Amino acid sequence: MRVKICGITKPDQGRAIAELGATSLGFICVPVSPRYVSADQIRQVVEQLPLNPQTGHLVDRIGVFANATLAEISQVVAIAGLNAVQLHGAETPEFCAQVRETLPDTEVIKALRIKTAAALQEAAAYYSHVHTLLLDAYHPGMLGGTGVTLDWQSLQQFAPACPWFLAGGLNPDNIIQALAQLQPDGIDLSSGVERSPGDKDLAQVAQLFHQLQQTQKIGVS
Ligand SMILES: O=C(O)c1ccccc1N[C@@H]1O[C@H](COP(=O)(O)O)[C@@H](O)[C@H]1O
Repeated sequence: MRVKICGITKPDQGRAIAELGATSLGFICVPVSPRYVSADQIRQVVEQLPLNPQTGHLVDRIGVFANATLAEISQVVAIAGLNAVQLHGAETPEFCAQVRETLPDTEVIKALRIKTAAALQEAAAYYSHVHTLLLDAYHPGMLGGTGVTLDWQSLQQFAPACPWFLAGGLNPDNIIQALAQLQPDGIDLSSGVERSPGDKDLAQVAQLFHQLQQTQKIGVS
């Protein structure tokens, strides 16, 4: 299972979180967010990342955008050294397809903010235009990083035709409960493992991986 820790702003924390076992680091490229980082700041984090000793590769570097233009996204991907983009605004399937065509080496992840169970119907329109979906909780005043959880039970029938991440209010204390109900391809945590926006709590990240190991031991995958 992929484990994405989002809202990285500091090179030493990015490196430590990769070493703890994260498969993906997320960088908020949304200027109104308190976790916003510029392309140059992301580059500085990426330059400090270790290669995975098993694969010889870096962890995934995911830029989170909301309603950015194709030109803005392309520029940040190139400067920052990203290999994935997460589109967290009102991007249409057609826009996602354009991003995929323009950036063929970049994973395109569409985030859907789920207000009601009916909002899940939206997902199907994206299947053939993105590599991956991500489900986040809806908040009327914030785009993301809200700490609000989804109603996991209502997602039990969600079986998209592409891989998906579960996001929204996940933390070391509730991750086992979430994974007992759902089998996403990845999980995504931000505010649940931080001291303040953009300042990650390495002890909580370590606790998350400890919990995930317990989950494997008790057979909840
Ligand atoms: O974190 C932000 O500030 C943010 C801003 C704009 C769009 C998305 C943002 N974060 C995303 O929110 C989810 C989950 O956050 P949390 O675990 O509930 O705090 C995650 O996908 C982030 O990429």
